[in-house]
Amino acid sequence: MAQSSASPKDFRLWPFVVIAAVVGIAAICFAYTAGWLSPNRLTPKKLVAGLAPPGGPALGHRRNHSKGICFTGTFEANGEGSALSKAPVFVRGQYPIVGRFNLGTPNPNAEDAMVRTRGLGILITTPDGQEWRSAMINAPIFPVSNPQAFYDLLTASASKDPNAMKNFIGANPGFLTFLPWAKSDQWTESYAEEPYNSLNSFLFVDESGTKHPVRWSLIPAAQPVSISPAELGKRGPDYLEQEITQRVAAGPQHWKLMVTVANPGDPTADPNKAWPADRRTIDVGTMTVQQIEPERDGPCRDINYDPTVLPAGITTSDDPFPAARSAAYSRSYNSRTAEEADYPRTATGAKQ
Ligand code: HEM
Repeated sequence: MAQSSASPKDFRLWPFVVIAAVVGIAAICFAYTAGWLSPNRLTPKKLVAGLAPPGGPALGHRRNHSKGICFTGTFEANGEGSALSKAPVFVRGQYPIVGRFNLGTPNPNAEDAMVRTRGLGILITTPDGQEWRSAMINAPIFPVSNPQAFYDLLTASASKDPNAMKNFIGANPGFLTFLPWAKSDQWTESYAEEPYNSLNSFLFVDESGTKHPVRWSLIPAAQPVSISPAELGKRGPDYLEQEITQRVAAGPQHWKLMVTVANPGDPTADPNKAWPADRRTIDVGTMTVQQIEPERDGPCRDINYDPTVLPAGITTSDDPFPAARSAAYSRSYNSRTAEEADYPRTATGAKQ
């Protein structure tokens, strides 16, 4: 009769073999996540490092859109969004917002007139505790089509190679469609006069489970007054923060939240491609900015405006940016909140 060759001692070793295998697989997963197995892969670490200026990041501050100012206000839903999304934030009613006006620069001390891109972060909370976080910019399209191209743009802009930008544009011709806006000297004189665009595409999910690809924009009630960067520069390096503080103290400022629905075939995975202007656009409510607060001690300081924090009824789409942004924002958030000593709150925590 054939005998099993395994002795009882061998069976006692099995648990250790299994444990070693589990630990080994976990180590490989960690190494992969850290990018050690594929040095060319784009990681959050590389993306965030790519944003840093030559002298290194401004410790304690956001690694991009570092200059900013907090506000509180409301979103008043008119109920029209509920046809597209079951998110409670679209049910007619008023919901609190904690937001932040900002400039697209890694330098918290940048002069306003040096920064073309202005941004807005908002966190809207509904009574059931769900949150909708969004970080938008005033540009009509994003300069590039995917996160790797964004990293390549950062690398080319920082390069000493005189051909770096030319080579980048050769590989990313969509960048040229961004230039007319970037180079225009028709800026506005106020954060209150800017539109803020999601640029990334998301899916609204309605009560029946049907998904609607959308982008959204906040459209200002204030009439834009155009100003050249040279003229803006004469008003002082921090004019935008001073102006919005005075303007909101004199009266609340309003924006309409407009949701644009894609037609079949519209590019949802590429924020460098605008959708045709005739797409269905729905006014879903009004954002009101009621109070400006300084960032240092304000309520937006420790918020990560991660665009993947969404209520049930809104999900990410095939757009590759939100996932890449989420990972990069988390890295930036973890760094800056661990560096509080480099950007201390005022001793009393009093409003400045
Ligand atoms: C892969 C592409 C991108 C990367 C790596 C990136 C990186 C970052 C980082 C590191 C921050 C600071 C986060 C924090 O510490 O809280 C930030 C903030 C911000 N980003 Fe991006 N970003 C990307 C794409 C975008 C896009 C497509 C938009 C707009 C459509 C955008 C708009 C903003 C805004 C408005 C803020 C400031 C939010 C706040 O006030 O906290 N970013 N970004």
